[in-house]
Amino acid sequence: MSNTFRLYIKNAKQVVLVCNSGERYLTKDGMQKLSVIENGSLVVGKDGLVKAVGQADTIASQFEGASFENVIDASGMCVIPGLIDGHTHPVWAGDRVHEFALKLAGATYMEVHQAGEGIHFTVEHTRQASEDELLSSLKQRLRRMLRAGTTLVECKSGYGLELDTEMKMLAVLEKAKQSLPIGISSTYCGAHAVPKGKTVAEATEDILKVQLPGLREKMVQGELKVDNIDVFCEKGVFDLDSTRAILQAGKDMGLQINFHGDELHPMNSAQLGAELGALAISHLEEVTNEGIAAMAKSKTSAVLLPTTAYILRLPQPRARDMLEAGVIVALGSDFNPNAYCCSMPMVMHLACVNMRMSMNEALAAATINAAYSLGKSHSHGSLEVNKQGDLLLINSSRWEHLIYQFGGHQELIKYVIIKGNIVYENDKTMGY
Ligand SMILES: N=CN[C@@H](CCC(=O)O)C(=O)O
Ligand SMILES: [Zn+2]
Repeated sequence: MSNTFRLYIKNAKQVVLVCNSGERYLTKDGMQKLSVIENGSLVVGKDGLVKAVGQADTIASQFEGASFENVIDASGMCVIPGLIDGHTHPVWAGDRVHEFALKLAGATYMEVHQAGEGIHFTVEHTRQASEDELLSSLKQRLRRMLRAGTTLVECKSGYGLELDTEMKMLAVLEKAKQSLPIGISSTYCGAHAVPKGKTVAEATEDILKVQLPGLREKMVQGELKVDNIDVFCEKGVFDLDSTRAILQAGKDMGLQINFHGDELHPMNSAQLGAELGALAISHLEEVTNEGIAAMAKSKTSAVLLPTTAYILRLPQPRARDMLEAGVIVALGSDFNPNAYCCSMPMVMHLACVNMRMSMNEALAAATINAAYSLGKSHSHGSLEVNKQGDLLLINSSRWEHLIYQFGGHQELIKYVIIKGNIVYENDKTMGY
């Protein structure tokens, strides 16, 4: 075996593994007691995988005589797994700052949507935008996420609502995968809204008969690699029956079910997701007790989005009830033109303050459980041997500062590392 490794991080004040026994997700007490090594070190191999993590002196003797392409002295700093953002809509043209003003003045999300604005506004601009324009703004947004510590992100289509634009958005995501180090889980979300001029039945038919077959073709040819299928299951958008038909068709194509449910009205989306074997349901502000029980039983994760409730002044998702029932709770930024937030540290802070999660629960939700929601917790979401070497160095003596210092991530995150490569180094030199 070669004695050369890609990265040696030594003498960190804390190394937060999150979990250390190959858990695929954490629930209940498991989210409260995270695995943390005080005075730890970690080694990543040339294949980008974690080779060892443990007490600093143990690792030092284990790797005596080995050579490393890069060594970081992490004295006084903390190491945590790269953050995983379980829900974003980052491919679009046409921001909605004007609409933010309307909502601040009292307009609701659905009033704006039903007036033909909201998602429809973004759809018009996204249809007109070229692939290059979309790729350029997407890359800026992904770089911003990366600087905020996100190393794997779920990214949706859904501002086309017809075959060509949906495929254009997914193609743009494919190009971003080739040119940026951040990990991307792609989601087809052609059922994000009912396009103007169509009924729900017509839109569903178009998805089932035109868009999904078109997508399948591109996947078979290797042009697109799509992981998940999504529907906005909501009163006035896609009802339960149309949602079921679309999700089932996606599942039949091999896509993981990961959809928007029970956001503004109780729709029994949670029960539907549990019945269909969904991997994840997002939002859930209006989930019922029956829905929570069904998700706990089916191991369908709840991707909670604190920015949505905050910006739209909605009731908070019932995180505590879900946690107590044993639901696998994950977090996402919901980055989109309505909720312009790229920062998982801020999302974790909001989850703690507004949804009453503890800091340990929030970190588990933004790492191992978010990885589970994307079907990637075998390779991502904790610092364990043979998992991908995705991690952050936090310039503080306890990792919790990343949540505590609201907005402080811009200074606290010293390095972002993916597969053992430094992909961002924070240079705080100001020259005065
Ligand atoms: N609720 C539906 N979809 C997005 C909002 C998308 C938009 O308004 O452009 C969400 O998750 O918050
Ligand atoms: Zn969304």
